[in-house]
Amino acid sequence: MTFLAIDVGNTRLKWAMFSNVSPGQYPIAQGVEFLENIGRLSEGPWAELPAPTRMLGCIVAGDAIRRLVEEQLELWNVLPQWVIASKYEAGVTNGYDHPLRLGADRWLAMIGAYRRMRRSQVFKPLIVVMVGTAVTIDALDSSGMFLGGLILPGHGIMLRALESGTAGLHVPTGEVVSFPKNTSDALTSGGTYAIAGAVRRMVDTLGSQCNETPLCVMSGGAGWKMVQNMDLQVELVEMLIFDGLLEVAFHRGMQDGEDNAVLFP
Ligand SMILES: Nc1ncnc2c1ncn2[C@@H]1O[C@H](COP(=O)(O)OP(=O)(O)OP(=O)(O)O)[C@@H](O)[C@H]1O
Ligand SMILES: CC(C)(CO)[C@@H](O)C(=O)NCCC(=O)O
Ligand SMILES: [K+]
Repeated sequence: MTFLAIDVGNTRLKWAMFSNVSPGQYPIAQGVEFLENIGRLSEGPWAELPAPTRMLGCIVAGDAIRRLVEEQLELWNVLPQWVIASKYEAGVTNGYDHPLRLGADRWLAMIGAYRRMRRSQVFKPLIVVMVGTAVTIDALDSSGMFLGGLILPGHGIMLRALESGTAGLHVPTGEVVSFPKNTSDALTSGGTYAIAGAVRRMVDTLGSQCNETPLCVMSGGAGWKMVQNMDLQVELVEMLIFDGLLEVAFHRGMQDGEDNAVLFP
């Protein structure tokens, strides 16, 4: 079989083709497009690909974008299936007040991170940080119960908000330093440490709640930048949402050709 995983974020679409749905494997092909360029996928990067037998996606970008992606998927005879957060899936239990309202990207990142930890025989509380257009910091206990999480503006949104809300701030990207002595460095460092501080706070809170130091994993487009500026141990994971999509596909039995289109609310 071939399995196509798609992650449609607020800024970019990421896709990866796999030769089966076994968790932990590397893709045979992958790519990224800004949402403006989605309309070119079927004639561009997807034109050369082997046809996927199954597809599973994660989308937070809204219905109009979803329809655009589904139009591009008409290139193949494959059923578009999108994961939505539910009460329970693949070992993770959703503690949100309204489980269906949790962002699918957060849900899949948690499933990917939790199962990854369990597969390496580790049983610890877990903080999952996604650094994209928005930043999310989600907490799970060692049994896979999602206890709750934070949503923050991403670095780009923070800087744009400051630029549009003040008269005197129009500055290029600076460096992250402890004592910024120019506006650019002050803004870049402020945004980075706002995120880093929120992560530390959540790690401490979960640690006291569970009486055990949590594991902290980070992913998302700007994760590699954030990870260099953390004052605690953080594991950078390349594609947590794809890990989550593989896990869900595996647990739904999507490798066995039959149609498991049912979503479990
Ligand atoms: N030094 C930095 N540290 C943290 N974040 C940064 C930094 N510089 C830029 N960013 C921001 O991080 C975000 C990452 O965007 P990117 O599109 O790579 O992530 P993404 O995971 O694809 O997002 P999404 O999934 O929401 O589309 C952007 O908002 C970008 O402005
Ligand atoms: C928080 C974002 C924007 C992060 O991408 C996304 O997960 C989302 O739109 N979530 C829905 C709201 C929620 O998770 O509570
Ligand atoms: K994202």
